[in-house]
Amino acid sequence: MLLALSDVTKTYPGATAPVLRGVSFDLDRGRMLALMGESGSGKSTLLHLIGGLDTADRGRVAINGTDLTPLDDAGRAGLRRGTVGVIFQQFNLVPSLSAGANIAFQARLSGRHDPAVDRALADRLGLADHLHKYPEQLSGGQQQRVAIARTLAARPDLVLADEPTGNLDEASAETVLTLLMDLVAETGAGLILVTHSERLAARLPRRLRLQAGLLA
Ligand SMILES: Nc1ncnc2c1ncn2[C@@H]1O[C@H](COP(=O)(O)OP(=O)(O)OP(=O)(O)O)[C@@H](O)[C@H]1O
Repeated sequence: MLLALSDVTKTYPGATAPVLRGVSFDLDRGRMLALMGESGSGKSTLLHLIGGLDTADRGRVAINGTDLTPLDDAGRAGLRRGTVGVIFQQFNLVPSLSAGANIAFQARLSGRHDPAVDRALADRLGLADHLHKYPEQLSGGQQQRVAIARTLAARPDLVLADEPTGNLDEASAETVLTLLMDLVAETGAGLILVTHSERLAARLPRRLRLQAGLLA
């Protein structure tokens, strides 16, 4: 099993009520799901726990059979580097690096850099003519395609995408989601896509909805 969550509970320090009250679900390799829920329902919190950026108070978050919960920061970072890739709504590109260097960045960090993989991704994402440009010289859709290439170039087992098309117009959002889903499917990774859009969520084979700290 690529990802297994059981009874995951999270209360932020100082908060009166838990954000997550016992969330359980599994995701196999090569499977995709949309994670939905109202603003503040805990979607980003859940992605942070899965990505090892924060820890659950109770329950189990296992990636490829390894429970993240008892690991220290360094242990979680090590596991994340090799297995989980995150794509954010704000793209989070490094402004001082060209598009090409941004694409190579994470793969280099995880010791998996392969220029042939970068080139193939740049071609598929329509970025081949833009690799010398800096993020500020790219459109929003192009920046998000660089962010997708950067994540996939590191060949993660699991891709977490937090509103990856939230900053794009409707047509660009459709195009970018199609490319993301096609490329993830080709690598055989799993995908969790957080979205507020019913229309985009309907394109994924499975949908989960967070409500009052539980999956509805
Ligand atoms: N670091 C934090 N410290 C304290 N409270 C937090 C923290 N991060 C999130 N929260 C609170 O936890 C709740 C869930 O936030 P979260 O960002 O997970 O929701 P979300 O479903 O992703 O929302 P949105 O759709 O608006 O992005 C909110 O009430 C938020 O204020």
